[in-house]
Amino acid sequence: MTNYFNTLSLRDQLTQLGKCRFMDASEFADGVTALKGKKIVIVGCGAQGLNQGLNMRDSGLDISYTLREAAIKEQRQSYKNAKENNFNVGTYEELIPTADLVINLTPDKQHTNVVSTVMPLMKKGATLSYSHGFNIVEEGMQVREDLTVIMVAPKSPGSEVREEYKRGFGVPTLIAVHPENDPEGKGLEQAKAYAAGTGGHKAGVLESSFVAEVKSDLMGEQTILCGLLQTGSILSFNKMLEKGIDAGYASKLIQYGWETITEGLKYGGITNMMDRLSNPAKIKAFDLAEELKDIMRPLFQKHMDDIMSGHFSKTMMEDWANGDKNLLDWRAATGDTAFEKTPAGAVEISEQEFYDNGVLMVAFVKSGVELAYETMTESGIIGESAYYESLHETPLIANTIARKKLFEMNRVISDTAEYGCYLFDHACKPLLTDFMNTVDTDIIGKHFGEGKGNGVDNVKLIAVNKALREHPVEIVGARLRESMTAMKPIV
Ligand SMILES: NC(=O)C1=CN([C@@H]2O[C@H](COP(=O)(O)OP(=O)(O)OC[C@H]3O[C@@H](n4cnc5c(N)ncnc54)[C@H](OP(=O)(O)O)[C@@H]3O)[C@@H](O)[C@H]2O)C=CC1
Ligand SMILES: CC[C@](O)(C(C)=O)C(=O)O
Ligand SMILES: [Mg+2]
Ligand SMILES: [Mg+2]
Repeated sequence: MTNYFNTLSLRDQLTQLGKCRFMDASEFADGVTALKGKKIVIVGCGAQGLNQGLNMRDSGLDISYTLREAAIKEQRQSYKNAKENNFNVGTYEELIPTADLVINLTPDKQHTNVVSTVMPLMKKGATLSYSHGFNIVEEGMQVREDLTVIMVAPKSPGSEVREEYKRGFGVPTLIAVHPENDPEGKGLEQAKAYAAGTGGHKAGVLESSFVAEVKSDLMGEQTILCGLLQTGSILSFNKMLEKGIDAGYASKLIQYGWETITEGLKYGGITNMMDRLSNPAKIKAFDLAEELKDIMRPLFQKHMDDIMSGHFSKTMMEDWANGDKNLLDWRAATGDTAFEKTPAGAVEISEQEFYDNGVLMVAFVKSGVELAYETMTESGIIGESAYYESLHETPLIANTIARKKLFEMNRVISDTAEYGCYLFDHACKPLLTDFMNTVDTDIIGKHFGEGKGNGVDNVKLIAVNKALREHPVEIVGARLRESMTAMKPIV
């Protein structure tokens, strides 16, 4: 198998990368109708499998799970996930031949093996779906000609796919039909119904391509979504300990701080998150973010270049072949950090204090969201997709850190995202050494400018406010948030 993206002509590469149409709410007027009464079988019952299945069942669809035999026999966690939620569970042989739609929600690493095993059992004219296009785009999986191949990719961890649905909202979702596999022309209607079943249509759906989803998803998860939140957590915590801040306080500020400050981001973009700071703190955060952007821009660009060229997927697949050595070493090293090992203290931290005492964290978020957005759009990814993949998803990842720190984030995200997160983190921390040497507790751990008054230079403040509001991520975001009328506060 060869990298599908690399087999395309430059013209086709650009066309598929640029495929992105924001779908109007009226296009979902038929809800789940195209899948109503159809037999839907999900392969795997992990982070996405369980939560998508719960949403789709609640939306009136017929969902069963198929698991590999050993998982059923040994009653592994995936079996318990399905059974405890009263789903029908069966072997591939029992369920795949009955399915109109087979949804592959196993880890990307297993896709070639899983798809090669289930494909011969699928009935003629059935549909195969993915929630991430790695197998099709990076591995070049060839699917039987009579089968329709679609993608419904929630831009969110599985846990939040469920939580947002229960709140009456959803998570932004990219849908696509593989151009090589749409023999009956039914792929788009089915993908729309599937996205409606998960609640994605309430947050925003983009009609996209497998290629655009893969290249943007890998970039988002490696940089702002997971990589930079990990780097920012570890460096900020270590700095506070070095400067004598109480360890329990420092642990709590970081663990819950990302969730709190990015709630402001989700509601009103970077502008609102920054507006939550005092004027002097806003100017400080702006300057810090500019400095961080200058330092990290080459690293963001390297990640994007390696994703586009296929170098990233090639090296990750080498790690798969090497028994996941890098992934497992990096996972152990993360578990060993002082931040992970220090429990959050009992001290109360008010919502506003997370902003006032976390100016550095605000700067990390601003720099990471803007850099991810800029790097993606410079590379041909459309603004709406880059917005979902950077700004909107950051709070959804931050929710997982609030639960059980980096362990929980890395457990809930895909293995692919976890690998990319560590890859970025290990390159980013050394890059930030000189910058972190300049950091003191005024920007992390203590109230910025406490007792110094609120005075600022008018000209500087006007320039900062203008730059914030005019960044392209803010302009696209303001438009996309207009349709997010069902969004509910969580902090
Ligand atoms: N994690 C997330 O939040 C997101 C994931 N995605 C995508 O969704 C897909 C699923 O990822 P994710 O939910 O993280 O996966 P998980 O690792 O959470 O789920 C794994 C499931 O697959 C089963 N499985 C593992 N290996 C095999 C195998 N060889 N054969 C059959 N079944 C197997 C497991 O069952 P058992 O081992 O018990 O047999 C388990 O039920 C991926 O394509 C990912 O990129 C997209 C968006 C976000
Ligand atoms: C951010 C990581 C992700 O792409 C996701 C939750 O959207 C994943 O692969 O887990
Ligand atoms: Mg993703
Ligand atoms: Mg991903």
